[in-house]
Amino acid sequence: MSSPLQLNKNAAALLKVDKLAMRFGGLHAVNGVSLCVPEKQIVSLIGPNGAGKTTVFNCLSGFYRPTSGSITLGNEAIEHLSSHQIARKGVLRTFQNVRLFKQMTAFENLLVAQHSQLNTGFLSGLLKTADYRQRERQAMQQARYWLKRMALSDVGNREAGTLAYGQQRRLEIARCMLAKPRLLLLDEPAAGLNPRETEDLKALLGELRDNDGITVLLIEHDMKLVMSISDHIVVINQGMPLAEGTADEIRQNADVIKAYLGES
Ligand SMILES: Nc1ncnc2c1ncn2[C@@H]1O[C@H](COP(=O)(O)OP(=O)(O)OP(=O)(O)O)[C@@H](O)[C@H]1O
Repeated sequence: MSSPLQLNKNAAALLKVDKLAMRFGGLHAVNGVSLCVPEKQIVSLIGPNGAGKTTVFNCLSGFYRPTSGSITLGNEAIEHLSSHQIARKGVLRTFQNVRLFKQMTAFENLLVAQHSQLNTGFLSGLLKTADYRQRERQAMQQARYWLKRMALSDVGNREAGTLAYGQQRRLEIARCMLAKPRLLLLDEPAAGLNPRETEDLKALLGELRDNDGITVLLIEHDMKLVMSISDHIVVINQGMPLAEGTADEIRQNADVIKAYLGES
């Protein structure tokens, strides 16, 4: 299939990606991918190895400037913005390989995540003004709250690098949550998790959507997780759109089955 998929014009989209393309020299890593992420939903982006999923994320989060196409957050075009500017607009991401401050405790990682909110100026920090102390208290409260929500209270004082992999993944998501995301981009959050940890992750994602109203775009190879948690699934292959629909539609799609079988 070569033509880009049509956007669902009826959905109240938080994120709209239209005909996105990213070329590296002669390689079309992404070529005409369109997708739409409605508010408070979980949309999954799947595809065989090398399909272009992470490249799409790198474009969405400003790590790459797309060769062409548009990315709209709310009503605002963001495809030309830097990664810092996009993060400030509330698009937060995790990476395939966990990126934490491994020598710091879990709690300290969550304090560092609030650094920009704490940063009230050199002098107020030095003099520990009432305002600074109040912000510091709030930051500690928030860190404790998210440790609890992520079932990490017991390991809050342990160095992040010594935590079980599933705990590190949850800590990374907590760090994003502290920045009050409008959109969470999760790149293979179940990679390296055991079945029990994957079940916990599934429950957590459902909770973030249903109780916290968080909007998620998920890249994931664990099909059981994708099929059970996604409101909508977009499939790409060799940089191009292949299919989109509900889990049932994707499960039965002949093009998708062929693309995945071709991989094994
Ligand atoms: N910075 C880069 N320079 C050159 N080629 C790149 C670059 N980043 C990605 N590619 C190529 O683009 C294609 C898509 O890669 P990408 O990592 O986006 O795929 P993916 O779907 O995320 O794969 P996986 O599921 O294996 O993580 C691959 O052929 C990859 O080698």
